[in-house]
Amino acid sequence: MVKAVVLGAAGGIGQPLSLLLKNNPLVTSLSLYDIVNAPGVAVDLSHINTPAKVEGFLPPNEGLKRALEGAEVVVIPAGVPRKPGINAGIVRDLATGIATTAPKAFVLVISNPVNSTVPIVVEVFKKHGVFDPKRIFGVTTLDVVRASTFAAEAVKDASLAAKLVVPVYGGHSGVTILPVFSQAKPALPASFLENKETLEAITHRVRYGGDEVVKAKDGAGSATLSMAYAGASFVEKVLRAVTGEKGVIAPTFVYLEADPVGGAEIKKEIGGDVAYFSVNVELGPTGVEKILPIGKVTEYEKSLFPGALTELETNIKTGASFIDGAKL
Ligand SMILES: NC(=O)c1ccc[n+]([C@@H]2O[C@H](COP(=O)([O-])OP(=O)(O)OC[C@H]3O[C@@H](n4cnc5c(N)ncnc54)[C@H](O)[C@@H]3O)[C@@H](O)[C@H]2O)c1
Ligand SMILES: O=C(O)C[C@H](O)C(=O)O
Repeated sequence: MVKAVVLGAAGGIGQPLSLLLKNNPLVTSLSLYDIVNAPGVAVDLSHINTPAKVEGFLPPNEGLKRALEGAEVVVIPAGVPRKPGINAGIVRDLATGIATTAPKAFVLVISNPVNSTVPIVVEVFKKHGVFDPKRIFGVTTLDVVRASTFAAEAVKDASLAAKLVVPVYGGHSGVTILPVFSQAKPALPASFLENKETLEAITHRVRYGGDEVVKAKDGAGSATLSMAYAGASFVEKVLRAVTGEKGVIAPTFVYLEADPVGGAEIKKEIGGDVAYFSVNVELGPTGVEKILPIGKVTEYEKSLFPGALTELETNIKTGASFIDGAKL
């Protein structure tokens, strides 16, 4: 029995993500909120014969508040692709709504730039005195999906596509994205892992996968369907944890100051003092139960970490300072 809410549900990501959530048997109630078209999307989805009861809300008549009442999982794909300034304000306002109406919900942030929008949500929650670092997540699943897909392609093994998992650490933009092919499961062949040229090319492709889609769509938006797939697979893990399953592991961009769950260990491993990092976490009914260590990486992979840390620090500061002193 879980109420899930999608904020920005009528958008390019919001619609297919809502469809996938309507199809998820763990969701019993699905609220869709957007500044446009949410009731239409909700009525359309409500004709699908799965258990979730779907409702759509627009801003008038306290629509955001009504959408969020009783929410346990809130996903935010609201915003405008590649407009960080606009998204900052949108995410701040939606986070304010969650902090006041559903402060205990798991909050999953898709809106870009994730490296800055997650700190915005955290600062809003802090201002409202309801911050729990274990329940706020940046959605970086698409990077793992891309790294796994591209690696299966590169080793020309189609049978690997559905089962290969390549961990990706760091953040969700450019050089902050750190794919670690040496930790792939099942392991990739040595001929792939020892070829620096191939590794550099594929690392670049994962880091700039978003550009590949934007270019192919010729100005008509960024990744939506692959993002909805990635987002729904992360939500599925959260739902399993919320409904009591133990030992669910997921990659996500989280607050590291949340010790004793393992943030300090990550800082030691990465050799930097960033407040957030994308890592694998173990989820439980109350949120992050444990941040898992990164573990062994190759010299090449290690050489990418310092650049990521510098950029991440700036991105995080930009997000947090957007809220500093702001009246909410
Ligand atoms: N985390 C990731 O891996 C990832 C991947 C792809 C895209 N994104 C980001 O996701 C966001 C959405 O992308 P999209 O392609 O779906 O964009 P889109 O423009 O198609 O849809 C965004 C939706 O948000 C709605 N919206 C705008 N302001 C709102 C508000 N104040 N409250 C509620 N809804 C509001 C719009 O009406 C629209 O329906 C962008 O910021 C994009 O960069 C993130
Ligand atoms: O690149 C974008 O603008 C969208 C997203 O972050 C992506 O990785 O595809």
